[in-house]
Amino acid sequence: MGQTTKSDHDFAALSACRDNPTAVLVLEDGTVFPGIGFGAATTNVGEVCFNTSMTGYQEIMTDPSYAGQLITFTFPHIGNVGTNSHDIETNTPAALGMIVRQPVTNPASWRADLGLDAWLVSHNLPGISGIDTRALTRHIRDHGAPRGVICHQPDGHINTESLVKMAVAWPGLKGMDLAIEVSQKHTDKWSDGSWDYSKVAHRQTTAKHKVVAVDYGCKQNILRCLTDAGCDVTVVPANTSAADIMAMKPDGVFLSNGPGDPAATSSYAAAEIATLIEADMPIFGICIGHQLMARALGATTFKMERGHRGANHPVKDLATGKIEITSQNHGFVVDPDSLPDDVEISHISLFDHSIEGLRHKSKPAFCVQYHPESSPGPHDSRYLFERFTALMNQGRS
Ligand SMILES: NC(=O)CC[C@H](N)C(=O)O
Repeated sequence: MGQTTKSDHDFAALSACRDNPTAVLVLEDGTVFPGIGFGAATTNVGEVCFNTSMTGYQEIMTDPSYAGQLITFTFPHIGNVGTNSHDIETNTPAALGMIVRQPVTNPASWRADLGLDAWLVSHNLPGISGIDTRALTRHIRDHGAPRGVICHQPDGHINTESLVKMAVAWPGLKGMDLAIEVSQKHTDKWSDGSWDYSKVAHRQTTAKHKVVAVDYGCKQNILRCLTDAGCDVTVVPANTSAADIMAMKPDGVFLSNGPGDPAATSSYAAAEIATLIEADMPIFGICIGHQLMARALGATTFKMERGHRGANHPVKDLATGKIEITSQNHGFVVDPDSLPDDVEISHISLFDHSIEGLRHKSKPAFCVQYHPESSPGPHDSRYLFERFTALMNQGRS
């Protein structure tokens, strides 16, 4: 008899779960994935997407842009380093649940405060393991991101038919304004720089630029990067008017990332952004901030057949010819055929040649579809924060 290895135990657990699942993932087309439940014993419905990052599951789960979504992790070992209070992008996760291959083990990291299982319980979020995430990812790649349900029921009493009905009844992300839901409701100062682990404290910088950050669902690491770049940051709600922003006399305005359909959010945001651009305000937008800036300038956006979610997406800077490896999370994109003459494409995706960055030809405004603040990385695109401060310096000269 050979020795029993950990993976033998995993396979035993996986085949047991096929007979007695304690959780299921159900898709709108009736596909059922039985698995092992972890996290909170609850049921959530949303869009099932996948992320190919090998690290950063806590940052991904707390990125507000995942509101309305159940996230499949294609990397098989998720949860190994547990969770902590530093690697978060917002205090309350907006994602609705996680789908993973291997059962989550106890954390092995000096930085862990809590295991992933307990952390999900503390946020009332369900998880399902034992899923063939390759098959699920191929399904999403071939058919688009479906509506689905994770149901974690420890006693195993699961009615898949009613779960399929629940998935079908969910309206889907198209047309949904979720930014207004995750945005902070009050104006607040932000003053933390990025983490300095030699001191386990935030880095200190002297602020030179007064920046108003419009919160459509902002990741905290963007605010830390702006602070590191010498910005004195005030965060305002998604529906703040251009007049109120200009009354604060900022040197520049930052348009944050955020969840949902940019077409829905632009119903109130686009006119305000257009006013700021017209007033020659230096502007930097990321992700939904990029999509909203494009819409403010007259372009349109549409839902992609395959969203971009991962930490290894190659992007080309068309001005320099340099390639950046980027972190991404978006399901909508700016339509290149809709761009007005005064806007040029600055960056493109080398995966599908979609628009990854735009620049106004005569106004101090630029934006990127990807995430230059990306945490845990890669850090190739951090130069964009300096590009923003340079733009604000020019405004002063
Ligand atoms: N990260 C983001 O800001 C995402 C933008 C938008 N919700 C999309 O999916 O395309």
